Amino acid sequence: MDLIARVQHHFLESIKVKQTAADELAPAIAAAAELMVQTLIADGKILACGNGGSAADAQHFAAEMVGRFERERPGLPAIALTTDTSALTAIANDYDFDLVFSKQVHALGRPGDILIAISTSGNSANVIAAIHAAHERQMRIIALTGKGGGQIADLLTGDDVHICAPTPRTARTQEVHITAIHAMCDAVDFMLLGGDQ
Ligand SMILES: O=C(CO)[C@@H](O)[C@H](O)[C@H](O)[C@H](O)COP(=O)(O)O
Ligand SMILES: [Zn+2]
Repeated sequence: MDLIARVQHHFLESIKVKQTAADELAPAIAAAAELMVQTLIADGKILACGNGGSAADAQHFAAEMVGRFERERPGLPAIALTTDTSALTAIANDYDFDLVFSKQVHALGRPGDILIAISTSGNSANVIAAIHAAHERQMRIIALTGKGGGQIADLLTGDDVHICAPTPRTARTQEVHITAIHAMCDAVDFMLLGGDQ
């Protein structure tokens, strides 16, 4: 495959995976947005975490909630647990890297809040610990995973929402995740603000 064909292959593969995701994941994504609105109306907030590209997704999501997505509206309460380098380094240095998110969930999470847990493998120990902490805090989980959901799939309860990208490939999973995140932001605005925009 030459370089041009290689590039084109990425787009074509992404389109195929996203088509399957549109067919399979729309109900879970809509359910996640409904859960968010329910939480926000009850004065709850949304925490988000993940590693690497998924840390970027957690921050991207929080920015769209606190700032705005595509429409003007008051900011909505969401916090990415990946951004406070003092907390992250202190927890990793003094305790364990596996606890960088869970300690923040214990400190910031309240019953009825949501944790968005993002892991393409479904197996990152710090994301798994955050899910345990959130359940202990009586929070609901929206899990964004891939590869069948890994260990995270087995931790979720019937009150949680699982959005599992239908692909074994990390890059394609991340591409489904960011589309799901944008679709959730759009659905939240649609439910809060109404209209067809
Ligand atoms: O973006 C990528 C790969 O596309 C990487 O930075 C990736 O996010 C990192 O390897 C993560 O540590 C993977 O963790 P996870 O998604 O399996 O939980
Ligand atoms: Zn990536």
